[in-house]
Amino acid sequence: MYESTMFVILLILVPILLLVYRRWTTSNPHHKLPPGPRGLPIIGNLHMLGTLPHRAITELAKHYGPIMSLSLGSVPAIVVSSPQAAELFLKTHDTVFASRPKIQVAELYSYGVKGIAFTPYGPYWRNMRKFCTRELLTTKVIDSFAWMRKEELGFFVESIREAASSRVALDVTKIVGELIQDMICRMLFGKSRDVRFDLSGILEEMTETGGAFNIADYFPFLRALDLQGLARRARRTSKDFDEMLELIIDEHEVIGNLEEKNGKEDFVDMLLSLKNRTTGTNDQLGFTFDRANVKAIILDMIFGAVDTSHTAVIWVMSELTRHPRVMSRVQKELEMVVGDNDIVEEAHLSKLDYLYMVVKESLRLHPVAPLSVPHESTEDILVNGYHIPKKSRIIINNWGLGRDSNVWSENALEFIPERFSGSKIDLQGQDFQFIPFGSGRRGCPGLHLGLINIQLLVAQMVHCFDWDLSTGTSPTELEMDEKFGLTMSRLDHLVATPTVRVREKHLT
Ligand code: HEM
Repeated sequence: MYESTMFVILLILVPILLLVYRRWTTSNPHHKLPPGPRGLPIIGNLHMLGTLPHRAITELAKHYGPIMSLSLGSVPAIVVSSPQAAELFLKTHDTVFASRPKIQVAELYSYGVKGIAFTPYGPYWRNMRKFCTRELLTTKVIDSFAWMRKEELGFFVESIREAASSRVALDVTKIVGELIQDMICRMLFGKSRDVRFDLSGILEEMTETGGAFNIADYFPFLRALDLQGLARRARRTSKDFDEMLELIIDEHEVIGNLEEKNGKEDFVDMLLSLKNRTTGTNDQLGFTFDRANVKAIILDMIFGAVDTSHTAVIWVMSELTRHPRVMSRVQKELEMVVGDNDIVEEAHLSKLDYLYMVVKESLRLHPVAPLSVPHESTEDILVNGYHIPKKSRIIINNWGLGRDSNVWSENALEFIPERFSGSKIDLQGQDFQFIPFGSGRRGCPGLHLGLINIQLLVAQMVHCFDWDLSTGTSPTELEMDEKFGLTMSRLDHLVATPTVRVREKHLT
């Protein structure tokens, strides 16, 4: 009884206090918030976002400008939608905007934010990130797994060849997802598929609960109630994931003591060799690297790598299927660089200039993270004359940036890879009109691996095979509807029938 009375009082009080605060901040000339649409009591602008928030937000930004404020429940949010504004938030004032908001489900999955992706800005995050970028995700380490990716790709091509010989339509979304998961698991654990665990099921549940709209993240005072049961589901899935990791780590500890791995260490081996080593010699706050850190980093790597690379490959394949002219140019380039009868090697990738333009064009129109990963401001700050309050959620509108006709010209919505020909615009985070991997302190540390995954898989798939849509569907009729979530994937799976292009003996 007492609890429900308190709940009603809170429900009335919180919006009133928020309203008073907002009035005060907007009436004080030193506290002028960026413009934004008027919201409803309690929910603010949440009702305006719909099922495809990136599209709704981009429409609103056209009206309210490149720095727009929204109220998402009780959370103040700032949407950034122009290259100039993105530079202000991600470069000029990067330190103030480099934190992450509290996200209930992410906290549950990441061992209480012990990894990097959802950890607030500070010495702990800096140490962990430095450790990941210097010890795990370096070009040297990633390239040392090229032999493994080649092997997995060989199995993949072989299985497609079998389907091609009987003209069977393939669920491209499904088989590419399995391949990427196998590649990442081999890099992390030394094994592609382990029948003892349902890793696909675990990742699916993590993506679903992590990508769901969670009331608790917008009305933190409702957290404990777990109205949608998302926290309960996340706890269960987190337990399954933890049991799997515990077993894998135990096995690595035993095997690690028994035999030398001959330079074929996986990420768990590398992480275990660092366990109990105190890091942070340059920072005042060092910490002991323990088992929970190992598990939290593994989670970041799986979560950061699998769904992102998968989603990106499927968008590129969809665009190529829809644009036979572009597909044919990519295949011609592959014939010239790789030869008409060979497997694509990672060494070929730097010579495939047109393929790189295709990948960029696809990421421009279909950024894997259309609203990036939210940042949070750590102090009150004035940006471009606007007051940005401490603890605002910063939303970088990657989707809107990629489709802005002021930046990309009138044909911004068309798929034309040639727009990157002779252009200096790259995706490394220096060109703020195009930041599919983010930029600045929080920019993606897995960019090198992500790009290899996308380029290698697409190159191999279109070099060895032609891909036809089911009978009766012309390329231009392929649906390109989106599904919003942690990553923005196609709504429908891509289904296509492969036909062999290169001679069989070279495919095995
Ligand atoms: C197509 C591939 C990928 C894309 C498009 C992508 C994109 C992104 C984006 C947009 C962010 C957020 C940047 C920000 O907050 O400003 C991010 C962060 C991150 N990514 Fe990636 N990513 C990809 C692949 C990978 C891979 C392969 C890994 C690891 C093996 C990875 C690990 C991470 C981590 C750990 C973070 C969090 C960084 C932090 O908070 O400090 N990503 N990624």
